[in-house]
Amino acid sequence: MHTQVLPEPTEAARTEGKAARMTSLHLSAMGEMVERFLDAAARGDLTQASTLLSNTPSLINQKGYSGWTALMLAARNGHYNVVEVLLSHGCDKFSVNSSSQTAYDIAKFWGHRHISNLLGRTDDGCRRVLPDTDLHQHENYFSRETLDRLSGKRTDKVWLETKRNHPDTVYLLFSNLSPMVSSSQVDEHTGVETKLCRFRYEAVKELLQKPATVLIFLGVEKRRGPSSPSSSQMEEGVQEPPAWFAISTDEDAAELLKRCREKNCSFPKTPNRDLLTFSEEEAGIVAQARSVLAWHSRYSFCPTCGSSTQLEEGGYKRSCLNADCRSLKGVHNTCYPRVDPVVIMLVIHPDGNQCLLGRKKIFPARMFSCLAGFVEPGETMEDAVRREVEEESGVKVGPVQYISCQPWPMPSNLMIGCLAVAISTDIKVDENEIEEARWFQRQQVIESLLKGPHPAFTFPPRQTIAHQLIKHWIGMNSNL
Ligand SMILES: NC(=O)C1=CN([C@@H]2O[C@H](COP(=O)(O)OP(=O)(O)OC[C@H]3O[C@@H](n4cnc5c(N)ncnc54)[C@H](O)[C@@H]3O)[C@@H](O)[C@H]2O)C=CC1
Ligand SMILES: [Mg+2]
Ligand SMILES: [Mg+2]
Ligand SMILES: [Mg+2]
Ligand SMILES: [Zn+2]
Repeated sequence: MHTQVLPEPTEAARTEGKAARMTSLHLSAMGEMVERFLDAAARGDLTQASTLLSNTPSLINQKGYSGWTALMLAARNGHYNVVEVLLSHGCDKFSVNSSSQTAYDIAKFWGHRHISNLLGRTDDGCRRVLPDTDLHQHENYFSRETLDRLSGKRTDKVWLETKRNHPDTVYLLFSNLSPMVSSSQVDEHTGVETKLCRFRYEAVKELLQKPATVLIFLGVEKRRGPSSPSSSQMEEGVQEPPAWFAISTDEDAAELLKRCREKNCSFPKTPNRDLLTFSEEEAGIVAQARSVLAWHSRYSFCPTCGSSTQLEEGGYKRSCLNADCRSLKGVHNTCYPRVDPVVIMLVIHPDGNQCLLGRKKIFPARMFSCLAGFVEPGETMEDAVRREVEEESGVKVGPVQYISCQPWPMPSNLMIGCLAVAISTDIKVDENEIEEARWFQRQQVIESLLKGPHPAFTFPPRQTIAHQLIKHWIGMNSNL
C-alpha cells in the first residue's frame, strides 16, 4: 500500500518547483495561474497571493501536486498571515490532499501551533460551552457524510416510492457485500483509484421486482452553502437533491457486470484491501451501505423467534412476521441495524517518549499497529481499553483519552480511537492474538512514518485509524 507522508520543507518546495518546471509548457493559462498562486502561498508571498486571488477568485480551493491547496502549503511552511487571508476569503479548510490530510493536520504535524489553533477554531459560542476542548473534528477514512440521511423520510412510503422512480436517483449495486466499481491506475503516487458505478432507475428496475433484492435508502446529496434547500422547499418537492439507494441482489455477478457501460468494472473480492481505494466522499457512502447490507445478510430471520421478517423503513428495520413475537411489543434493538463498538488505542510509555505497538500473525511482514478489541456488554470505553491492553500485552493502563472514531464496515465496527498512558511496562503477549508487542521510541516511529533508510517497522495504511492515532501522537509534544 502506498503511503504518502509530508515532505521536508525544502523537499516540498523543491518538488513543487520541479513539477512546475516539467509541466509548465503544457499548462493552460489557468493552470499556470494556479501554479503561481500555490507557489506564492508556499513562499508566504502575501501580496502576490492576494493580487492573484482578487483577479481570479476561483483560485482559492485549487489543488496542485498531490492535492495540496494554497492553504495547505501556507500551513506547511508556517505562513500565518497567508492562512488568515485565505480563510477570510472563504477558503475550504476541510479540503484534503491525496494523503487525506487537511491544512489543520499539516500545521499540527509540523508544529505550527498558532496556525493549527487558527484552523481548528470554531464558533466562540461552542468554546464557551465546551472550554478547554479541541473542537476540531478529526476526520478518518470511511467517516465523511456526503449524503444527508434524512432518517425522518424512511417511514414516508409515498416519498420513498417517488424517489425510487425518479430519473435523478442514483443506485449502487452490491453483490456479496461488494459494490460494483470501476478501477483505474491513476499514477504511481496515487495508485489505483476506485469509483462506484452509478445506475439510474431504468437500468435496475427489474432487479427491484425480485423478492431476494434488498433496497436501502442511503439519503439525498448534501448541497453546500446558501443554495441548499430548506426543509419547507423539501416538503414542496422544490429543487430536491438526488436520492441515493443501494441494492443488494443474488443475481449472478457476471450478469450484473454486463449492465455497466463503464470500463474495468468489477466486484472487489478482498474488502479489507479493496475498500480502501475510494475517494473520501465515496468511502463514507460505502461504509454506510455495506454495514446495513451486511446486517441484512446475517440477520435474515427474527433473532427472537426464528420466523421470517420483512424489510421496512427504507431498509433500516426488519420486523418479525409472527404476530405473537415479543420483538413486536415495544422497541427491540434486534429490529435495527447493529454497530459493534471496538476500542483501538495507542498506549504511551510513562516516560512519554515510547509507544506500544503489536502485530498479529496475519499482518504483512514488519507491520505493527495499535492494539484493539471489542467493547463488552456493560463496559465503559475506558475499561475496555484497560482490559484489552492488559489481555493482549500484559501492560497496565491508567488515564485514557478519546481522540476520534472511524466506522469500519468489515462488517459494522465503530473504531473508538484513544490515547492511553501505561502504568506498567513489562510486556507479556497473549499469543493467541498477538505475535509480538514492543515499545517503540518516538524517533523510530517518526522514521518509520517518513520511510527513512532503516525504518523499525511498517505503518498500517493511512486509511486506518491506527495510522492516524500514531501520527496524532508524534504530532503532539511528549508531555500528555
Ligand atoms: N481501522 C483500524 O485501524 C483497525 C481495525 N480493527 C478492527 O477491529 C476489530 C476488533 O479487533 P480485534 O483485535 O480483533 O478484537 P479483540 O481483541 O476483541 O479480539 C477478537 C476476538 O474477540 C471475539 N469477539 C468479541 N466480540 C466480537 C464481535 N462483536 N465480533 C467479532 N468478534 C468478537 C472473537 O472471538 C474475536 O476473534 C477487528 O475485527 C478489525 O477489523 C483492528 C485494528 C485496526
Ligand atoms: Mg485485539
Ligand atoms: Mg483482544
Ligand atoms: Mg476482545
Ligand atoms: Zn420474531
